[in-house]
Amino acid sequence: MLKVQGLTQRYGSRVALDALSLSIARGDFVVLLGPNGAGKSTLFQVLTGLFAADEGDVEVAGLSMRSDARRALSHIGVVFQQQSLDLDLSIARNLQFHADLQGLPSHEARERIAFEAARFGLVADLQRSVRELSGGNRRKVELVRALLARPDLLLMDEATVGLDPQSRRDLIDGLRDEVRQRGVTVLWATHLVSEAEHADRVLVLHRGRLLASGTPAQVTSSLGGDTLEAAFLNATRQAG
Ligand SMILES: Nc1ncnc2c1ncn2[C@@H]1O[C@H](COP(=O)(O)OP(=O)(O)OP(=O)(O)O)[C@@H](O)[C@H]1O
Repeated sequence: MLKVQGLTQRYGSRVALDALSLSIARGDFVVLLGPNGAGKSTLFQVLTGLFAADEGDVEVAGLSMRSDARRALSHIGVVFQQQSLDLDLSIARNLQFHADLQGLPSHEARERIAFEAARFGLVADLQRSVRELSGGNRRKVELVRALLARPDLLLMDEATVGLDPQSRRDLIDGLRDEVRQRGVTVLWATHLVSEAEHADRVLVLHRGRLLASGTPAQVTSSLGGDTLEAAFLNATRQAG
C-alpha cells in the first residue's frame, strides 16, 4: 500500500531523512516510533505532498507521488499534529462541510457521518460546537473527518498529543476497529512507546534512518532490551 524508496531531505546541512526506505502492506496498523527530531513530520509532509523530497520517491497504491501525485493523494486520509476544526461550528457541520469539499453525495455523507460518529462515541454530541468538546473528542472528530472519503491509507501525525491515557486508548481502539472492519492501512507517528505496543508492526526512526522494523517483540529483541521502551531508549541514545 505504501512504498518509500531512498527518501532524503536536507534542511541546509541538517539531514532530516537519510535515504529512508520502507514499505507497508495493506491492512497493517503500523506505528512509526521516533524521538523528537527523528524526521517523522518531515516524512509525513512528503507523504502528503506538501513538498517533494530532495531525493527518492513515494508510492501509494502503486502510484508515484512524483509523477502521479493527485491520484496517489486520493488514497490518503490524514490527521495532522495541529488541530484544524472550525471551533464555532457543530461537529455535524464541520463534517458535512468537509464531505461537501470532497464531493460526497449528501446521502452518503450523512450515512458515513452517522456510522463513524457511532464508532467513536460522538453521536450525542453531533450538534454541539467543537469549542465545547474535550481535546479527546476533538481529535476523534478530526479522525472521523479523515475517514469520510474512505481512504485506503490513513496517516496520523502525533494525533494523541495532549490527550489523557483514556482518550488515547479510545482513539486507538476506534481506529483498530476501522482497520479490522474495512482493512484501512494506518501509519501512526508517535514518540510514545506505549502506543507502539499493540501495533502490527513498529518502525523505529532516528535521525532520518530506520533503526528497526518488525512486530513489537521483534523490534524489542533486535534493539536489545527487556521491554520495547528499554530497547527504544537504548537504541535512540546510542545511535549515531
Ligand atoms: N523547516 C525546517 N527547517 C530546518 N530544519 C528543519 C525544518 N523542519 C525540520 N527540521 C529539522 O529536521 C529534523 C527532523 O525534524 P522533524 O520535525 O521531521 O522531526 P519529528 O520526528 O517530527 O520531531 P517532533 O517529534 O519533535 O515533531 C530535525 O532536526 C529538525 O530540527
